[in-house]
Amino acid sequence: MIVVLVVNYEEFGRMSLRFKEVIDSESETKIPRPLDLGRRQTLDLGNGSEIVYISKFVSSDQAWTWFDFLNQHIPWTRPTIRVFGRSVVQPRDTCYVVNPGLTTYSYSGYKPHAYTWDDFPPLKDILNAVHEALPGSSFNSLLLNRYKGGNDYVGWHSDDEKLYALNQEIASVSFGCERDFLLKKKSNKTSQRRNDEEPPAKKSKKSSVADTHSFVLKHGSLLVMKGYTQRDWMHSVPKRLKAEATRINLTFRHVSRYILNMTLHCFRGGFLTRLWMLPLRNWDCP
Ligand SMILES: O=C(O)CCC(=O)C(=O)O
Ligand SMILES: [Fe+2]
Repeated sequence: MIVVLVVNYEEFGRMSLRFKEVIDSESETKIPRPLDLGRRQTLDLGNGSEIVYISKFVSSDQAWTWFDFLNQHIPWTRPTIRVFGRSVVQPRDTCYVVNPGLTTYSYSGYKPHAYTWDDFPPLKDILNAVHEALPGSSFNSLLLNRYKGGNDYVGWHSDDEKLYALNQEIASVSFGCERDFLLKKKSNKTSQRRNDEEPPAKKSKKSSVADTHSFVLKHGSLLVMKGYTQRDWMHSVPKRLKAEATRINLTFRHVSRYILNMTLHCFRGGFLTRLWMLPLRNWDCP
């Protein structure tokens, strides 16, 4: 039986948000551990963008087992990146995993080493659990982030690089210390580059309440950015000085087939190219 409730959802926000809470009581009994799809909240951002948040995606014990593995065995690096023409040390550790043969990911002048799923077998278990929780999804790459304390953060950005479809779904799994996850609607003039230079509060103008949302991402939770969230919204995990413990976050993504993306990269900018590529931009590959 599916029950739809509209609740005043204050836990996640500085402002009061209206959420639909969907409780699928059947899934609680039928789906085996580690999945717990009993509590799934959706936030409609409008214009085809949506956030889904599952606070207990995996049990706390399972989440700590994965946290310990990732903390110890991932070859974390803290690269130097280019932001607004300056070299800065990225304010968190990172690692990148992708299916062999797909377009290489790069951002802010940094091209991470591409590890494979076979390098870290427990990542396959997490990927399987995400696929089970999100029927129809087919993620083929993963960006890992480790925040070693409240000084580590990710600035305002959207994950709208050309190697992803415009309406790509991103699944974000969190382990360890709880941190705030903020969403802000893009203005027409908003820069779409990553901004790891400063905490968001210093750079951005005040947004209206309807144009900002905030979640507390719990240990073992899953947050999904759906539809046009990357095109129309930015997100960040700001500094929180009281958050002393380590947090690990995994964002599962879907890279579209490499030939299409290589072509897009080669001809980027040409009006005619954009025109004939238009129907292909949202082409989703298995
Ligand atoms: O740590 C998070 O929750 C978000 C990470 C993120 O947005 C990214 O790596 O693109
Ligand atoms: Fe992101």
